[in-house]
Amino acid sequence: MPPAIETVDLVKDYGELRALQELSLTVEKGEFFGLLGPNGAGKTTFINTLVGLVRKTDGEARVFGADVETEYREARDAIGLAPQEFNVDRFFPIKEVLMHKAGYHGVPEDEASDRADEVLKRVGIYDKRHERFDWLSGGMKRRLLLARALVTEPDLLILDEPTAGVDVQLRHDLWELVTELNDEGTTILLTTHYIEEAERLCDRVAIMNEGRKVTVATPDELKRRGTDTISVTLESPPTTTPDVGPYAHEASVVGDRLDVRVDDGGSTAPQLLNDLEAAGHEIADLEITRTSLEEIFVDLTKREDRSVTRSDASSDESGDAGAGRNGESSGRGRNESAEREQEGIA
Ligand SMILES: Nc1ncnc2c1ncn2[C@@H]1O[C@H](COP(=O)(O)OP(=O)(O)OP(=O)(O)O)[C@@H](O)[C@H]1O
Repeated sequence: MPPAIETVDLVKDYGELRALQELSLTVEKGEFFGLLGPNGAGKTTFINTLVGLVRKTDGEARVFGADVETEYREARDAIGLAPQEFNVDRFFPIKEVLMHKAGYHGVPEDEASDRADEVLKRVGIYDKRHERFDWLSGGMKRRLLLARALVTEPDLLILDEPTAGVDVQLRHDLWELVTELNDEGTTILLTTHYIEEAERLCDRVAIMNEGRKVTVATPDELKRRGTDTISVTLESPPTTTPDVGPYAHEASVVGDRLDVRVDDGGSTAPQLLNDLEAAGHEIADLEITRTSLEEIFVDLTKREDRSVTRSDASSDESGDAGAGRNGESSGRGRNESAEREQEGIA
């Protein structure tokens, strides 16, 4: 069985800017996979390449074994995309929006109607089915994007920051729903800025920075790469930083508190206390804190010089930069253009 997503040395240039740099990534069928990275890391570009909204510059990209360019139809039919931006036809009742989408993917009208009802119920906005997109609240709009992604019954669901700007209740509803879908066998690719979301939902995460893959790991593995800080409150503030053993990565004094960074706080604390007592310090209190996933993430994606460019920019792609945030013109056939229009990406 081919992986749900497989890219090999994928490159995307927007004019002089190299947005994806030889990105090789594999997402297995059935996985819940997170794509994390700071603004501009290339997450949306990666997704848009998979769904055919952005034309790759080099490398390979396949969805369930189908090449995203030469076997576009097959690849695209397998994917349900809930994009970051609201790109829905505003003039039709939302149920019709969903029926158009299903129809475009070859679903007969009766079945499209049933499926539209079903997904609207599933995301909790069935009672709004006759309303137009503009009349929905922000949270309902997010739900609709998910419904539209689901109406084609995709094997791969791609969610580009699905919980950006939504309230806590909706965030939890969405988490529950996507967990259910994943349990039912749908492969999920999620981009998010909420580390807690990735930690809670994802089997594995890839951290991207400046178009490159920094690491791929389970959230637990990532956390194990962090360090602990043992904070020891001393009875009398030390005048200099006490000498501690080689187990310490660094030690610093803040008032009457000594902070010591170590790999494993639990097993190191007794030794540290012994060393401090032997040096004549009296201990008043002790606390161990673990580096959060968020701190590890920040550490892994520290901003480097963002001047990564390609040296051989060719003039035929120079129009990319003007193509807008969601895609670009690529000279595809009428059907593809129709879908872009339907998704609001003309
Ligand atoms: N159509 C475009 N034309 C020119 N440059 C683009 C285009 N789309 C994206 N970029 C640039 O490519 C880089 C990657 O952008 P991308 O939107 O893929 O990042 P991202 O990780 O999704 O960011 P965010 O978290 O802010 O959504 C950025 O420097 C961005 O400015």
